[in-house]
Amino acid sequence: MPARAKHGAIVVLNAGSSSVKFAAFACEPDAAEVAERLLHGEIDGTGASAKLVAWKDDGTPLSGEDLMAAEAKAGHDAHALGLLFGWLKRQLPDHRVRGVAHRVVHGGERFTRPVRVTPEVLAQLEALVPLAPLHQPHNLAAIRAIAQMAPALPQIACFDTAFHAGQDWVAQAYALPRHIRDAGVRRYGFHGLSYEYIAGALPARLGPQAEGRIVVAHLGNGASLCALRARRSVATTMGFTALDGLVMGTRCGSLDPGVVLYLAREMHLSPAGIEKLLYQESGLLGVSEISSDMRTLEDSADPRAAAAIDLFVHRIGRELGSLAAALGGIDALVFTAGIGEHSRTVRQRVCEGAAWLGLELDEAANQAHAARISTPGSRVSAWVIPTNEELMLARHAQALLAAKNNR
Ligand SMILES: Nc1ncnc2c1ncn2[C@@H]1O[C@H](COP(=O)(O)OP(=O)(O)O)[C@@H](O)[C@H]1O
Ligand SMILES: CC(=O)OP(=O)(O)O
Ligand SMILES: [Mg+2]
Repeated sequence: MPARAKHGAIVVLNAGSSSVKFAAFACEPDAAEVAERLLHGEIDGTGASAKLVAWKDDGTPLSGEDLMAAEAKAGHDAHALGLLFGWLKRQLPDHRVRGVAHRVVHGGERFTRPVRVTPEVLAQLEALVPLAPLHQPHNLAAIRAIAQMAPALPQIACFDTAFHAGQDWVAQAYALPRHIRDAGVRRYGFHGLSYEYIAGALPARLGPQAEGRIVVAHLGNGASLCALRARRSVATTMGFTALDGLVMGTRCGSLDPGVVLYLAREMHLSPAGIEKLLYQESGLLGVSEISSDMRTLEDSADPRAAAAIDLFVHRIGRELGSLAAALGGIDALVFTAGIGEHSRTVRQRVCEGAAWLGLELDEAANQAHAARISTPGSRVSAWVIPTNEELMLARHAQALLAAKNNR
C-alpha cells in the first residue's frame, strides 16, 4: 500500500521555571503562517507534585502510558521530555514533524533572532547557563534529548532575550566600568516571546492606541514588566538575569547588590548558596513561608500570605512608575501570564495603585475577566490579553524552515 502523504507539523516546547508547556501546530513547508493547533498540554510543577495534562484542540483530553511515565519522571527531566516527545509524535499519525521549536531563555549578546541548533550553537548556549540557572539547563536538556532520538530533525531555539535587543544603550547599560560591559554584563530582559506575541495582538484590541506608550505586565511564576513604544521594547524590569525587577514565585526581584556582598562576607554563604537563596527560596515563597503559588496565597488566611501579596503588588506599582517615566507617560496597561490573566485581586490592586497615572478600573469588567478592564472614560486603558508563547515559537520555526526551503 502506498504511504499516505503526510501533513507537516511543528512541535513546540516551552520550559518555564514552574511548568513545561507543549503544543503541536499544523504547517506546510512553504506556508507563510502556521495552521491550526493540533494539541497542547502542560506539565505543571516539578518533582512529586508534577501534573501532566494534554488536550486535542477540540478540547478532548489526551492520555497515555508514556505521559504518565513522563509525569512520574517529573517535568524538566531530560528523560521525561524524551518520553513526552515520543508520545507527541505518536499522537500525530497523519503528520510528519518537520521541526521542534524551543523557548530558550537566554540568547546572550550573539543570539538576537531564532536559530537552528547545531553543536556549535548548543555549546554557546551552554555557556549562558550561569545567567539563567532556573531555565537554561532545562531548555538545553530538552534539545539534547530530542537530538538523541531524532538527530536529523531540525531544532530551532527562540530566545526570551531577543525582543529587547533593539533597546537604546541607556536602557541596557549598568553604570559599571566599560570593560565589564564589554564582557557582556548588561541588561538583556526576558519574557520576550510573550511580549512579542502581545505586541502582535495589540492592534486588534487597542486600534491606533496600540502604537502608543504601553506597559505589559507579564505576571507568571517569573514576572516582569515591559515598556513598549510603537510595539517595540523600550525598557524592561529584568536585567542581566531573570532575577531582577518584580517579586516572583521564588525569586527576589530587585535587590541592593550590597545585600549579596553582605550574604557572602558576613553570613558566609557560598556563591551556590546565594544563588539558591535568591532564585529558589525568595519571592512569594520566601516572604510567605507558605507557597510560591499565587492561588495558594490568595486562598490562605495566614497574614504572611497577605504580606507576600502586598509586597508583590507594591513592587509592581513602583516598577510601573519607573517604566511610565521611561516612556514619558502611559496610554495603556496590559496584564498577561498566569497571575495577570487569572488573578482579579492582583489586577484590581495594581490598577488602583495606578490611579495617579490616570487609570480607572471597571470593577465589573475585571471580575468578569473582560478583555478591557478600565472604564470607558479612563485616560489610561487597561487590558487582559492571554499570552501565547507557544504560537510565537511555532511561527518563528515555520519562518526559519520556510526560508531554508526557499533558498
Ligand atoms: N486562577 C488563578 N488565580 C491566581 N493565580 C493564578 C491562577 N491561575 C494561575 N495562577 C498563577 O500563575 C502563576 C503561574 O503562571 P504561569 O505563567 O503559568 O507560569 P510560568 O512562569 O511557569 O510559565 C502561579 O503563581 C499561579 O498560582
Ligand atoms: C524568564 C522567566 O522568568 O520565565 P518564566 O516566567 O517562564 O519562569
Ligand atoms: Mg512562563
